[in-house]
Amino acid sequence: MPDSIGSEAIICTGLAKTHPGGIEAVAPIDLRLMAGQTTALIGPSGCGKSTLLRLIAGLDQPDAGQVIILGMTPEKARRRAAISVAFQDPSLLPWLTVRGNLGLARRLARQRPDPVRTLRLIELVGLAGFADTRPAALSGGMRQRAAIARALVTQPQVLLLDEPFGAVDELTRRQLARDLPPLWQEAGTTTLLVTHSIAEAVTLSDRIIVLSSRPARIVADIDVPLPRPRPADLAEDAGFRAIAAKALAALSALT
Ligand SMILES: Nc1ncnc2c1ncn2[C@@H]1O[C@H](COP(=O)(O)OP(=O)(O)OP(=O)(O)O)[C@@H](O)[C@H]1O
Repeated sequence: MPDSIGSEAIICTGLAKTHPGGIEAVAPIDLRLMAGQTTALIGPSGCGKSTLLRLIAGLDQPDAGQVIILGMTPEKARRRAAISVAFQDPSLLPWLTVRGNLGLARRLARQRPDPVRTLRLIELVGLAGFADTRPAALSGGMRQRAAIARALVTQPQVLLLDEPFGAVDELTRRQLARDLPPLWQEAGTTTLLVTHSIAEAVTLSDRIIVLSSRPARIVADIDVPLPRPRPADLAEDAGFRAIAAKALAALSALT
């Protein structure tokens, strides 16, 4: 386990963003995420979840407030390959194969090639047999999974995922929900993910942050103290149901 466990990996202070046209997406938000934890962000469609994630990733600039990741600005953390992102649009390079895209991510992070890890990740996201396929020949869900593997291949300390399973079929979603968290735990990765699924949020995370309608504010902060590894039939568990009910109540209170 990395030394950073027990400390705060992501600190957002007074973070706010209004998009062009006066669209207030994120109201001032204060958020502190512990290293090694997985947090799910849920909220109504269009409430500002992606905007918040992009601000944390340093891909958008806030109008107010700041983000500190592992003691650095998001830009510096990205330059050091301490953060990886996998967003809804997988943005794989079309002229490279899946393996090539993962290899490039390592080169850009100034890391030596690691063919064994690369192939293990490609297999883990269910793309065994497609390592040498280019993105154009993959389905949307397969491209998303390739993007998840690419985000993990550099072994980032912080992983930001925006609806990573959005285009992925139900069975594969379940497999990913089973196989990815142990990987994050093993590496002590701090993961922040946006999802529309309460069940996915409870299954994957240690904490669920519920955001209000636009502009996003934190309306509930729910602990998910369910033991890991989490079984495939977790949804049958009374603890799971109680947490899911809390998240649903927080979302329902918004309407
Ligand atoms: N670059 C932009 N320029 C102008 N408006 C934007 C921009 N990006 C997002 N918005 C607007 O900001 C609001 C929040 O968008 P955002 O994508 O952050 O929401 P979201 O909660 O992730 O949505 P969804 O759940 O539907 O993916 C929306 O009204 C959206 O139209």
